[in-house]
Amino acid sequence: MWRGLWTLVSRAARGPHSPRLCTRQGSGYRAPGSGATIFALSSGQGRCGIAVIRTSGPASGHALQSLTAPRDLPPARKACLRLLSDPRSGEPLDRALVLWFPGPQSFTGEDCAEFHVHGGPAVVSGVLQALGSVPGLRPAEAGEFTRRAFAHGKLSLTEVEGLADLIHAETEAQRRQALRQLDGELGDLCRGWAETLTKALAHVEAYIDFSEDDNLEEGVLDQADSEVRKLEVALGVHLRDARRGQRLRSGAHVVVAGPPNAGKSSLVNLLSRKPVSIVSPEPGTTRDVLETPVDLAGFPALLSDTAGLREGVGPVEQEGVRRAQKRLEQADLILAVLDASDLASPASCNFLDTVVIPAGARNPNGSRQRLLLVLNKSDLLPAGRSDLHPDLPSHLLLSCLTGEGLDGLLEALKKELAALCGDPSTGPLLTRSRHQHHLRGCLDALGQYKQAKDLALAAEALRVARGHLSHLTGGGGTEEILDIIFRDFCVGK
Ligand SMILES: Nc1nc2c(ncn2[C@@H]2O[C@H](COP(=O)(O)OP(=O)(O)OP(=O)(O)O)[C@@H](O)[C@H]2O)c(=O)[nH]1
Ligand SMILES: [K+]
Ligand SMILES: [Mg+2]
Repeated sequence: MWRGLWTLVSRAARGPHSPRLCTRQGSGYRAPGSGATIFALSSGQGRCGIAVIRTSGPASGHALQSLTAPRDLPPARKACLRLLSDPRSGEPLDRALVLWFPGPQSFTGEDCAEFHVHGGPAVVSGVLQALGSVPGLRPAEAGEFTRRAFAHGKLSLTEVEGLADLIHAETEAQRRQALRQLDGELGDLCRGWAETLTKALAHVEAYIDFSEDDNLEEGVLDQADSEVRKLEVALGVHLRDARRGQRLRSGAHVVVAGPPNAGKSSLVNLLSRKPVSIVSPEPGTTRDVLETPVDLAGFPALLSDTAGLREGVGPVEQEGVRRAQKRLEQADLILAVLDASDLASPASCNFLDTVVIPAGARNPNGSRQRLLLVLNKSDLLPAGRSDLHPDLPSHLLLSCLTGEGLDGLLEALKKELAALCGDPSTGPLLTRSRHQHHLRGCLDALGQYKQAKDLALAAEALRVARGHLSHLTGGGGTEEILDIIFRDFCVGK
């Protein structure tokens, strides 16, 4: 390899046009009000065994000493038992474990203190009031600890998002995905891609600067082209997957549909383990679309109960049917329910013909509508005759009444949802539309690189592409994005 090229690689990495890639050096962004020392209850509200109160900022050490006087500061990062008392009155508040984290080796990068107190409301409010009386301390805003961690380069933007998702994760799959993002996998991936672009840029710049020079190795530009082509493929794969990561974050849309009285509402109540919908023997009970968030076999889903599909009914039910059909069009997955003891009825046949069979056919872009066919009320079938329907599309037998077949249904749902949401244990997913936006921007810029007639324009396109990757991880992150992300956080985080 030509000797000067690696100097150029590093020059391109630092170059005047290159936005600094946010690694562990600090985001270059200063958290608002960052001079103050903040404090907050960081564990959950309410009565509990132990509550954790923490502070961050330059007066943390003074605050810790004020509450534990006359003792000195404990050794760094070692839990010590101390009597806490109110610095104004000297009144004892609690005997508690305290920890001292001098910056920069702390969560926020600043001096931090932690008080692990007994979780009674009076103890917690006593310690919070005592901290409030220490000069230079004020209560923290929502997300302020994390914001400071970001400002000091302790977390990248994608890691901050991972942390927000982890706090809000309600299902196992969401937790796994958030943890991976918090571990920095998405950020690492982007940084790897950015490095590839930096190298390609170095090749192009080398060509611009030294093409007259005999020393330049053959094929320098071809090398850049091939790097860009490989990157395009990788970005394309992730973008195609993008909807999955977002579904995992916000829940797949699962729509329960079928003819009247098939037991749709009974199934929704069974899956959500609460009485969401009214169940009655009267056909046409459900009219509006009823949505409920549920954890289906470890995946988050938004489950919709809909009106039974049939014709020739009054105007209110007709409106219900129209809404049901509209919801079906938006479904990520249809849970089609039929009454196993009533398969020959016109409503059942019509539903099979208009919803179930068409879903199995491929649409123009080659994909199918995902659908699980459930034959409910299997308890009404004659004993030992559960194989009555060889000519139906593949289906599962279920009884909402006895619960028989529920495990099989959950297993099938898990498979479908894993395909829809992606498996968070196989690789980092794009969890937000912001991620998608920057990857698309990067891909567009690579398209411009390929079309550029002039090498200076080609180099500029590579810089734009790299800028998008850098923005994704928070390099040059704008206030606006930060506000949106930190708004999701709770006080104390
Ligand atoms: N035997 C039996 N009855 C069931 C089962 N599931 C539901 N049912 C009964 O079937 C009737 C209709 O149930 P729903 O859940 O209201 O049916 P639906 O499909 O929501 O009905 P609409 O909202 O009117 O379209 C009720 O009387 C339920 O108790 C089952 O597995 N076995
Ligand atoms: K009903
Ligand atoms: Mg119903």
